[in-house]
Amino acid sequence: MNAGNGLALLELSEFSVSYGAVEAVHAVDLRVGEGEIVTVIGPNGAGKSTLLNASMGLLPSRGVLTLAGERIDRPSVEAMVARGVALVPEKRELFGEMSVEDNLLLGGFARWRRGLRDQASRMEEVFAIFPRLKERRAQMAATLSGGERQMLAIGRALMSRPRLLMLDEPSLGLAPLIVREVLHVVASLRTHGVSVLLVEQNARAALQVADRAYVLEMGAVALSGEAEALLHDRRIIDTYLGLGGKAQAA
Ligand SMILES: Nc1ncnc2c1ncn2[C@@H]1O[C@H](COP(=O)(O)OP(=O)(O)OP(=O)(O)O)[C@@H](O)[C@H]1O
Repeated sequence: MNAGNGLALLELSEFSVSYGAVEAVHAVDLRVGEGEIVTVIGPNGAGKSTLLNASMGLLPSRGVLTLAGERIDRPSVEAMVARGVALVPEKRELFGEMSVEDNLLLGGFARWRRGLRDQASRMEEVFAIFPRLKERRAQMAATLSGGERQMLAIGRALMSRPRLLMLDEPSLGLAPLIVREVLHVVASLRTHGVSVLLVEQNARAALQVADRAYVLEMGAVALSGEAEALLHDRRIIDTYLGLGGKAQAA
């Protein structure tokens, strides 16, 4: 397990996000180390998506965001993409009437504009990570299964060769076996030099693949630590992992 003691890739300090007068994320301190899989779990409305979207520069934030030691003032999507960060949003946002291959090519477009014209070889690397996508390369995205669509959404984000991948609820709407398959691949991304910040309501599945975890409740970090330790923490078991666990029903 990677304890994340190495170089911090992403570091949030006193990071807060508001919608008008309502503060949805409150003074969060969080770090993702090089090669780490870090998950943020918590109940509905805890602020997980808000935290992720603001970290990607999609929402204005307060506090300090540092990427590989560089402080980013007023994080913007352009600044984050340029520094190798990619986000897979909760809604996946694929182009249903386009093939798997064309969806992937669109994911590499930003790199292509920067003159990095190695799309074909990158696509082969993505196919090596998700062989199922290679089999279906000519199929329309709309006709893929839920799990395959999630793989395509992740594959598309990987086309830009990110060093940090942010994922918003990749398990949403997927059967348990498929969730395990998708998250297993997510965990393997560290061997491809990709660190992961994973937002999940499926606490058990997320804790099983992550190195470390943060529990977000009402916009603030209620608990954090090694994922393995949290899996055995009485508070986590009672609230998130028990049969009647609040977040487990989702
Ligand atoms: N565009 C918005 N305008 C105003 N309030 C918002 C907006 N988006 C989210 N919120 C509020 O911010 C809080 C955090 O929402 P967020 O979606 O980040 O939570 P979450 O932990 O991701 O929940 P879920 O797991 O249900 O997606 C909630 O109270 C939500 O109602």
